[in-house]
Amino acid sequence: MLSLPVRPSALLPSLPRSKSLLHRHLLAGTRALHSFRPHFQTVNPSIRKPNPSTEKLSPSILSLTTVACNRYKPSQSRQYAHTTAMEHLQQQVEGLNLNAVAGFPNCYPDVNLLDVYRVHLSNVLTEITGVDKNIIYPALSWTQSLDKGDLVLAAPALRLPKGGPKPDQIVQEWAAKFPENDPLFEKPQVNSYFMSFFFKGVPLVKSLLPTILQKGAKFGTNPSLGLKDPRDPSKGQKKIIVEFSSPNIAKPFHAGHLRSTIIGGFLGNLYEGAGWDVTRINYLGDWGKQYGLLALAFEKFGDEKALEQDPINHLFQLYVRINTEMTEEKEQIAKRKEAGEDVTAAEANSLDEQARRYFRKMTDRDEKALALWKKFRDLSIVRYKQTYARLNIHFDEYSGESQVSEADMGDIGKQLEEKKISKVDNGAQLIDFSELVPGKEGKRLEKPLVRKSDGTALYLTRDISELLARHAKYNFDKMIYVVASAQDLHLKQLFKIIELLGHKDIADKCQHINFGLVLGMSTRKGTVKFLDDILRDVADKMHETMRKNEDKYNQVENPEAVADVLGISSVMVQDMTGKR
Ligand SMILES: NC(=[NH2+])NCCC[C@H](N)C(=O)O
Repeated sequence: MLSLPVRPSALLPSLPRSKSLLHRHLLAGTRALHSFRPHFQTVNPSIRKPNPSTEKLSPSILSLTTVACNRYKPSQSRQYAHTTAMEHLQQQVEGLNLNAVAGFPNCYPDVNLLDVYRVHLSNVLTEITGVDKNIIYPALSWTQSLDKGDLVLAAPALRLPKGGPKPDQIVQEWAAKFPENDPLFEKPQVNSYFMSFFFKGVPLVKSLLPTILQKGAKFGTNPSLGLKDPRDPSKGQKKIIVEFSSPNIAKPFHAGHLRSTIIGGFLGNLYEGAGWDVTRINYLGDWGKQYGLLALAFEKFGDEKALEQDPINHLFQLYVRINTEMTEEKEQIAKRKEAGEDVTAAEANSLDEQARRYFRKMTDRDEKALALWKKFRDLSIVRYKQTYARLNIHFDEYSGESQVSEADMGDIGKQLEEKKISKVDNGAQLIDFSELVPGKEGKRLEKPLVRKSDGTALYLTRDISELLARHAKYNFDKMIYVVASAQDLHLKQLFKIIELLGHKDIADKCQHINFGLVLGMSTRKGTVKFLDDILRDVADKMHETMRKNEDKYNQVENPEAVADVLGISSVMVQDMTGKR
């Protein structure tokens, strides 16, 4: 994976504006560092296990933070302009052993202070052990938990000559030889053949804080990781598309969309921090017969004003209402049919049939039909944008199923036929993977339709076209789809079809980042939750919790706003704490 820290700012919805805010953020940041090991190895034993109930940090960290904040003035920050992380450390700490800094693989001392720590330690250990530092450096690993130290070395990883002392014995000898007054490390602790190293707190904090202050939001980023050719920056950055969130207009924004939003937002930041050129795409569900049905509903019982004011909820209400009517109508027709009545006229005029006709007008680019649909889409996007902004998330492109060109899909349909990837079955075009891909995999990929017998394209057809169009437009080096695991099969089919069409190179650049759904977010009976409702609920819950401590509560200037920010942050943090 990428060796770069996650920006604590990714978690904090706003950047510090005042000194005291900055102060608080640094404290929060220090605490947040604990969750981002191994990238940030935090140090002072007193802050190893933060205690959220007392919210106390060690006095030394507090005073250092205060000193740093007091010193922080824009004019002074310029003085750091070209200081690298390594130079900060050199300024603060005497006696570092930083020979051969550049020689190690995956070592970025300019931006990652902790890589300087590893270099120093490798050099010290080379002198003690006589082992080549190029063997030691990669053998120094992060620990599973902070009680095991900040870095750990397993003696057998050093490929010691056979016949010498046993590894558990030799680490004892090495530990004894470790300098008493090393500037960065405490004396190592030994357990079997492991040596655990603990950072000394003060030098780290002393050089970390100026680095953070100098870099601001850029702290923790490593632009060189995203270069096409690290030796030749003029070749430019690697390009990545992250497609995420992708809700469906007029349908609920459910937990799956929320997780996709959080994970996708995070991945976008991560790649940006690693120097990639990131394009964030929201691929809306905004096409299909159901949007014909929605338009009918609006014509029947829609309300312009309500639509302008709250498009997402209004469209959803219309959608629910028309669906109920449609279901009732279907039942009635079925009953009449059973009773032997002629229902031909009723069927031809049913809501279902009207919706199909309306959608047909849309695919035929009928202006009036498209204008209404476009209004729904545009108003919904305005609202989505407001809500995403609260989560500190933005998109570079609002694409969607509707944006896929019918002509392109027709083209691809032909190619599939010519290349004998698809076949016609009862007038429909389908892909029988069991005939194309050998073994179990072929069976597992099933037999998806790419064209219905009435000539309409499907979700999968649109995805095939969209993927190729995105490649033509962006020529990406990588594309990530952040979609719930319920769509594992769909994305496997998609990537396989792209490969069968002769684009294995493109298929190999695509990755499905899937996730399971976490339940447990309360849904009030009978009401569906939109993202806004979820965020309001968590803010209410936070407010309730804050109120429990009256003393503290009275000190908070704007409790509603604080509860809102805390609520949003908690939703994000809770999603990020577990492994995906
Ligand atoms: N390219 C894709 N198919 N992305 C996922 C879209 C998710 C879809 N709108 C849904 O809510 O289920």
